[in-house]
Amino acid sequence: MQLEEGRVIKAYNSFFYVQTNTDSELVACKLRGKFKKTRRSQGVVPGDKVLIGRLPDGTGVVEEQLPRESMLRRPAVANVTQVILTFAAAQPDLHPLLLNRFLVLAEWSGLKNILICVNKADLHDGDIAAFLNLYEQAGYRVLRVSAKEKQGMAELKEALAGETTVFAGPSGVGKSSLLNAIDDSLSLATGQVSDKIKRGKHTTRVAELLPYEQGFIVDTPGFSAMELGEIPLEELANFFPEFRPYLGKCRFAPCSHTHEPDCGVKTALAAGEISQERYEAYEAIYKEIQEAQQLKRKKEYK
Ligand SMILES: Nc1nc2c(ncn2[C@@H]2O[C@H](COP(=O)(O)OP(=O)(O)OP(=O)(O)O)[C@@H](O)[C@H]2O)c(=O)[nH]1
Ligand SMILES: [Zn+2]
Repeated sequence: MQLEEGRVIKAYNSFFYVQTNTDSELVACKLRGKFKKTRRSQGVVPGDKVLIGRLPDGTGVVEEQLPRESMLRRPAVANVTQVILTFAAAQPDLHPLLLNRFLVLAEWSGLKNILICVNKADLHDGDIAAFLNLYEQAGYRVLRVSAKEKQGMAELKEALAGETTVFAGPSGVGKSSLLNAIDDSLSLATGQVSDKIKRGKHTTRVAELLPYEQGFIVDTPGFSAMELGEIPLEELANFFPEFRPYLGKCRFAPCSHTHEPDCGVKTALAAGEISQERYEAYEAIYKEIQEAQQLKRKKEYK
């Protein structure tokens, strides 16, 4: 049987809906038994690239799962290439530590592109410019947009093309409004999903990929701040990209870059090559992870 490559767009009632290059319609597929979800494997999830075979009735069978480039776990979605960390210039105010936590989670997830998008530019701007410059200096691309006034939308749309994107960020910053402003057809799908989530605790959250400009937008937030405690402490500094050039320059190895003498990161901080704000965020997140892990160990000991 000739196999065709496709992308799993959504999973529903034990069917996997696959988009192929040749069909305009999604192909409803069943799985071969070897792909079923077990304690050890996530099974096949939305975003997976697969090879399918066709049955005479027009449905399909997933025969092969292709290697994953990335994996977000809650909810499970494979091969996300980009996260747009969405915050508001005001209402709610930009919360620097929260932004840094999201940046660390995104770096840890191994996503190729990490962008910061500051929405509600119509409400505020002047005094956050200096703050955002710090993040641009750290290597992040920052988009300033307003869903309400449709400012900055061309740049945002251009960033989405060809990528598989999740929009992550705190509640109320305007993620749904931005999707509406990008394309009316996206608004419907997001609305449906948030209804589903609100309906009750028994509905599990499943992701769906919404096709957009040769790429996809994932309709769920991607990751939650709850996962921070799972990050290995000794890897944290790697998730601050502007620290990386200095990580081999500490006298002690391993070095936590908090209290050790002759630390490359602290030397760069003193020289102004690393910003005070970002270093303080590192210290705060370091402590947070340490405490979360101590708490977990205590629970396991009991
Ligand atoms: N002034 C202004 N208000 C906006 C803008 N974008 C969204 N809002 C408002 O901000 C509020 C929250 O917007 P949502 O799109 O629901 O935010 P969300 O991030 O999807 O929120 P959750 O569903 O809680 O995650 C709404 O009252 C919007 O009208 C904007 O660019 N400017
Ligand atoms: Zn160090």
